Amino acid sequence: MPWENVKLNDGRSIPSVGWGSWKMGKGQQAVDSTIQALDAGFVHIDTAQAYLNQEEVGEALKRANFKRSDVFLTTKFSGRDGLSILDAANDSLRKVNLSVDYVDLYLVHAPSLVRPDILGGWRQMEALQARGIAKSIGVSNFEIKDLEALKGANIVPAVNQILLHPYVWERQKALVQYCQSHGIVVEAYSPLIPVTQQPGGPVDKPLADISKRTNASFDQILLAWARAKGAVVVTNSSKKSRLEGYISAGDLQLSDDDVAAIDAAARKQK
Ligand SMILES: NC(=O)C1=CN([C@@H]2O[C@H](COP(=O)(O)OP(=O)(O)OC[C@H]3O[C@@H](n4cnc5c(N)ncnc54)[C@H](O)[C@@H]3O)[C@@H](O)[C@H]2O)C=CC1
Ligand SMILES: O=CCc1c[nH]c2ccccc12
Repeated sequence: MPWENVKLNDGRSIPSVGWGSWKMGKGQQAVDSTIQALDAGFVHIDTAQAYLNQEEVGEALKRANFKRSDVFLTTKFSGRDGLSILDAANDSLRKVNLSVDYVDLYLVHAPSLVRPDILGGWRQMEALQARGIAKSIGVSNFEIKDLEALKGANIVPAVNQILLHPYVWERQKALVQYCQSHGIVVEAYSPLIPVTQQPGGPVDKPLADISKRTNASFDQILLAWARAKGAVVVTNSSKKSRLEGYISAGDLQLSDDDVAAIDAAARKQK
């Protein structure tokens, strides 16, 4: 089963695997990395004001000669340069400079950027959607209390992009369940932390067992784990072979027992 599209609460849909431009640097290197991700099969690109490479992402999309409607582009309001949400979104559009002037998804990068008036900030996001600048709008790093602050809004966020991997499942699962029960798609960022920043931990054992049985790499199993939790995943690499591995992880489906074994092992992490 390849990576499918997931329906959003506004009727649009989002590809369930995305490539993010965080830490991809600037200049030619960032353009080349983005083109490489597109060549590997990613059609969902995640960037942000804070990543300082929105121009490069736009340049790559132009060079790769993609039809605008065939790529799903997310960017985020990260509170840089003292710009309002509306000005920041327009600045992002100018930077990515695509032939059709919209982003597919615009996110508030973190609740701290719109506190204390979270609802007021969200109303600016609603205005962006009404103007067609963003087809869909959502949030990132919002906790349940932040989402509750949006109760009076006209539009429910389409997405909440959050940290999600096995070692944070216990602390994030109530948030994931809240989002899913309110029609908010969860996007998992940094899904590979168990191999990148916490290798040698207790989930390595079930990952090794599943890898032996399926021939999948640890990376692929972690992406499949996040998908099994109902999340869209956003990952990254500058290595083409890894990117191709992430795309082919769309064919890996974990059993309930596999997911339970990973969750049980993750609970042993100190
Ligand atoms: N909304 C937010 O606050 C955040 C959003 N993001 C988004 O998510 C995207 C992905 O985030 P990451 O933390 O980079 O995700 P990730 O957990 O997928 O890590 C990707 C990194 O892991 C490395 N890697 C993959 N397999 C490895 C292995 N077997 N051994 C060692 N290293 C390996 C890759 O080369 C790459 O550098 C970002 O580019 C950004 O778009 C990321 C962090 C925060
Ligand atoms: O998205 C990755 C981490 C990050 C970098 N800059 C900001 C600003 C606001 C929230 C998160 C981040």
